Amino acid sequence: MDIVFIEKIEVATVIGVYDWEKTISQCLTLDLQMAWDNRLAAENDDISKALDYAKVAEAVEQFAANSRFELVETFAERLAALLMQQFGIVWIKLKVTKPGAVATAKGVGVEIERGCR
Ligand SMILES: Nc1nc2c(c(=O)[nH]1)N=C([C@H](O)[C@@H](O)CO)CN2
Repeated sequence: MDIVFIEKIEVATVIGVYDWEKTISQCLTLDLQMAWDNRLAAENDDISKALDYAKVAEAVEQFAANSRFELVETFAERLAALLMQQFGIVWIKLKVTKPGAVATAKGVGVEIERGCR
């Protein structure tokens, strides 16, 4: 299977376990790898056969804007499930980074892999 990827997309969302985090919007950085057979799209030079990364990015931004979770784990799990269902993705690897959450680290977060390649 081939991969369609989106690197370091920055989204705003309400996320965090502490009370002060529930009243503000914070930035998350996401890296996505999605399995897709690119041959049909390439053969016909046809976007309708491709996994349109612009449409995926739009869905990611919309999901983040409308979600409110405590854990990055929950954010990752729900987003992965949504994208797999909405776009017919059979395998996804998703890294969610919360920059600045730990003062001494550049970023912290989770990486999950769901489905089969
Ligand atoms: N495994 C996790 N640990 C922590 C999370 C999380 O989402 N997953 N969240 C926090 C706080 O919200 C923190 O990011 C605030 O700075 C702490 N640990």
